[in-house]
Amino acid sequence: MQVQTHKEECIMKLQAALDTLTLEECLALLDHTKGAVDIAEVGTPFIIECGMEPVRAIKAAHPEIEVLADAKIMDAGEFEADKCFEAGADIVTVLGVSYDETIEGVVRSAKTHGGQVMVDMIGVMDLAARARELDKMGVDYICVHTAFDIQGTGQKDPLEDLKVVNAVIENARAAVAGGVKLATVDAIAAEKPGVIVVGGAICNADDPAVMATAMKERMK
Ligand SMILES: O=C([C@H](O)CO)[C@H](O)[C@H](O)COP(=O)(O)O
Repeated sequence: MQVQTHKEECIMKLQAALDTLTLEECLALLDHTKGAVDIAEVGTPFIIECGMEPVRAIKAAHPEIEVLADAKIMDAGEFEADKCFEAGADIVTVLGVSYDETIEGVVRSAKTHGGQVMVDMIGVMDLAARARELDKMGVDYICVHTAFDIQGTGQKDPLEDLKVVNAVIENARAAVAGGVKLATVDAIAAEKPGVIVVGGAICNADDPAVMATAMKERMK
């Protein structure tokens, strides 16, 4: 039986990054985008404002959708990841710039709770070298991420970063985040990442459900 390598796997998931909406707006958006959004990200700004309550509420309202807690863990990896998984998160993020011990702790927590780990490569200088290291540590996704604060400055290109990481990983699947728009999603999807993260393009759209559905169509 021919086993698909991660690069051949064609299943791509749409992750809606919920950063600035209220919980009520998030729940309404997820009701209206049924079938399009595979992963609901409780974004870092949301967690800073509301803690794990959005994780609990979204998981309770939509058990069929994976919930990602974008905790961007930088230290106390096992302890902080435990809090996210105990609240119902299916996936937790840890920063690729953190110590290996922190990432190993998040991986231990994920194994304990039956969850998954997404490493956020925001700020990582040598993407290829760090991705090779992380790929051996049992993480599930390695996410290239153009930081919100540098989007539009031309300093980073999500597509180019995705190609760099996809070229060196064999175990984890690539993910991509940071300013993904309908105009750029086709080229990104052609690289077959496991997850495409879209925040503002969906949440700030005139009709988020229409945008999410359009994005998902481009990933099939
Ligand atoms: O993780 C994010 C950022 O660091 C703010 O917390 C965003 O969720 C991520 O960048 C996706 O949002 P968009 O860039 O608006 O698509």
